[in-house]
Amino acid sequence: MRSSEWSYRSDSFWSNDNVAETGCLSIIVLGASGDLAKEKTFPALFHLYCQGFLPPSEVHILGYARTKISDDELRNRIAGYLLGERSSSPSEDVSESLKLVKYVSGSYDSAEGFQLLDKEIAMHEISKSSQEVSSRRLFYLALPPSVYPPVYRMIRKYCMNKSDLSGWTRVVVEKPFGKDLDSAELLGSQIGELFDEPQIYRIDHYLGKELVQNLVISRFANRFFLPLWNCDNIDNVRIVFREDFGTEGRGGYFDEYGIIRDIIQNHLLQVFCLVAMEKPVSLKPEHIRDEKVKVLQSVLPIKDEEVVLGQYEGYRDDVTVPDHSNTPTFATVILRIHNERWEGIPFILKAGKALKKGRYTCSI
Ligand SMILES: NC(=O)C1=CN([C@@H]2O[C@H](COP(=O)(O)OP(=O)(O)OC[C@H]3O[C@@H](n4cnc5c(N)ncnc54)[C@H](OP(=O)(O)O)[C@@H]3O)[C@@H](O)[C@H]2O)C=CC1
Ligand SMILES: O=C1O[C@H](COP(=O)(O)O)[C@@H](O)[C@H](O)[C@H]1O
Repeated sequence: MRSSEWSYRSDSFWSNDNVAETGCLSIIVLGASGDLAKEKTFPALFHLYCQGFLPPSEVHILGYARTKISDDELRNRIAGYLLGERSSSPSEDVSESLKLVKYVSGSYDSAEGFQLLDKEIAMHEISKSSQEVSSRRLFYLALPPSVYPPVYRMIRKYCMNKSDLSGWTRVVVEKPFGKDLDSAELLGSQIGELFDEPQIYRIDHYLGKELVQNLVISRFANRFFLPLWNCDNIDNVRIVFREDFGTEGRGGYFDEYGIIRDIIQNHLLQVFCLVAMEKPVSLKPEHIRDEKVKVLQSVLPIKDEEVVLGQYEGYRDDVTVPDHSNTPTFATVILRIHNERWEGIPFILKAGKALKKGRYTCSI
């Protein structure tokens, strides 16, 4: 492929073949009481609302979790975050968007909770039936992967879209997909038995970050970089994630997984792949995936002496963390790739919580 075909064209790079759909859209955030929902999912929905992608005549948003709170309590939590000191969201937009939000409390494995959820969704679908009728249901799992299996089953059994209406049911799952190969394969087969592949969306939100998206463009559309990107010109690559805050009540999820599964195995490894992979045949997702897989297959076994683990002081003071936890909150690991381009070059991946400075960098 000629390099001119790689030049950045927002239309061809980002566009998809989706035809605009209309009718009732229900977005259900499971784990709505949690950190991801508050800090990422609801703010993302708010920005979509502000850009006109979530018209109130068609859309409603339901939060679901075990915590017993009212609609207003959930709305206040979200508003508190959206109107916090780091935000410049206009308060009228926030209060208008929050009118779309309701909350249902229930457990992740009880028929009762999911029947109630289904009833609530159906009620909104009926109330919006003056619009073109359809039932589009998007379930977003802002939950630890340990609760995915019962949730898949409950959605499948009680909450699928109504087949007499046009539309669909889709499920969005967050990283990490399991704790190890066995649990990842098990999760994959469990969801695969209940939903078809086009219904399943797996997310790593680092792939949506500007820096990460620009990496592909810089590497393959920039003729200056193309001949330099190899072990003759690069001495080492450092991919670093630092957070200046700790688990802050997320110990329930974090302690079971640790920093390697929470950050390195997914976010940093994705960046690693984009830096190290060969040029894909095209920018189609499957072509990029194929090149990432080849790089991962060329990584040499990690040496013990090239790994450092640590836990920040005070981690165990978090009430959601077990008193004797040995879970790492910091890790550095050196990856080495056995191929012509990268022979001998260390890729240093480092991630830590509760460090002095918060920042995310990729230095080459
Ligand atoms: N936080 C973030 O910025 C990001 C998180 N993620 C991923 O999202 C998922 C959730 O993360 P996050 O929101 O931070 O985690 P939280 O610990 O905040 O968990 C989310 C919610 O899940 C429920 N929950 C927590 N632990 C358990 C448990 N052991 N069993 C059953 N329910 C539980 C709680 O709701 P309740 O008790 O009310 O039911 C909680 O509010 C993880 O897979 C994480 O990797 C991905 C990207 C970013
Ligand atoms: O996936 C996760 O990411 C966040 C950090 O995301 P960022 O976009 O704010 O950099 C991290 O705090 C969390 O532990 C992890 O699960």
